[in-house]
Amino acid sequence: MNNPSPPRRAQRTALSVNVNKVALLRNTRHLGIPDVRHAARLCLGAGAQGITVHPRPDERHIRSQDVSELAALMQAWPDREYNIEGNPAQNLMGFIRELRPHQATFVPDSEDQFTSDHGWRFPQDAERLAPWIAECRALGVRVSLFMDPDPAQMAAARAVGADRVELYTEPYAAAWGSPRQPSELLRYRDAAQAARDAGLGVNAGHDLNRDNLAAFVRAVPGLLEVSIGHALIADALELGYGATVQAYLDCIAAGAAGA
Ligand SMILES: CC(=O)[C@@H](O)[C@H](O)COP(=O)(O)O
Ligand SMILES: NCC(=O)COP(=O)(O)O
Repeated sequence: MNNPSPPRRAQRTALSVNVNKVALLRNTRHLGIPDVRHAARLCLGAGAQGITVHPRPDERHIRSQDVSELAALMQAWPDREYNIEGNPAQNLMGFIRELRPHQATFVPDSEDQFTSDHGWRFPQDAERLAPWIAECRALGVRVSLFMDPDPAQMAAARAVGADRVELYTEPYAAAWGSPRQPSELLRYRDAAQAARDAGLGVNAGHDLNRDNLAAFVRAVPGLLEVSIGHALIADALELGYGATVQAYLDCIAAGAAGA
């Protein structure tokens, strides 16, 4: 009898910790604390698979120097990923050209946007995105497009050259625990399926937290990465980075086990 190969473990969703909010607190004094690099080191040491930053043009939190210093730090963690988010029409491409992170996440925010609140729209955004995506890929940088969970948009995201999409999860987070939660989850599951069918990898982020994360991972199989900042850093103020990162990894594992 042939010896069947062992079942392949489903790929675990990577946790990329967004350290924007560490920088936000640091920037309220001239003392350099809390230290963004130290925070990143603690998160990586606790098992996070990546670090994310979203350097906004006004430098309200992550500054140019942070982006470079974190890129240098990531060299010491070759099995982890660095993800830089932003709008390629603003400051993002300069960072990508200089630092060549593992992933660039394109987000269609305005210069003074309070926080990200929508994804790219096709066909209207295709023409201007295409050359930036091509440039990133020529530099060896994976491109993920921040997208609303609309299945009808996914083939166009692939056609413009993206490797992945990041599903904007604030609407799910807002519906969590309400009667709308099941229908919202279906929307994300369908969008993720459409993305995978189009040949895209699927990431997700925005307002994910310890309450809503496991249900999301369970409902959206094949999720490659979640980037989490605001809630995770708030939790770390109470629990410390190590226990917090472990708690989020446990949520991902619980969601994957129930998928
Ligand atoms: C694209 C995205 O969802 C995140 O980058 C999020 O917007 C974090 O940005 P802020 O920390 O500036 O709110
Ligand atoms: N891409 C989303 C991200 O990096 C973090 O978003 P949030 O958890 O701060 O809302």
